[in-house]
Amino acid sequence: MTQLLTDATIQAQASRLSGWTVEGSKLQTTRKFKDFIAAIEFVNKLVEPAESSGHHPDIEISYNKVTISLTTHDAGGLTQKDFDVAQTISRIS
Ligand SMILES: C[C@H](O)[C@H](O)[C@H]1CNC2=NC(N)=NC(=O)C2=N1
Repeated sequence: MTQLLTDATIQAQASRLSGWTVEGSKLQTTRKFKDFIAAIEFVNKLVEPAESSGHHPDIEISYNKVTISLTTHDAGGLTQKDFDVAQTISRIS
């Protein structure tokens, strides 16, 4: 199982990730698009990296806004996997 990160490591890694915040045991970001279709197109682009990394974001869609939460369910909190997937998602437009 992937190891939980310490609070200090979480803060250090979060400070290097633009647009993401730590909310309890989750890493979270919200992206806004021009409409629902654009939001869905973005969500579709998350499928391949999630599957290939074996790590899956929680996704909430509200019309043109997509909120992505990352946590490692198996470990019960934030691990390096969450930050790695967040970096990958940050590069997707
Ligand atoms: C067996 C499988 O790899 C695991 O259950 C994976 C699947 N995707 C996952 N995704 C997330 N976000 N957290 C997990 O703990 C997790 N576990």
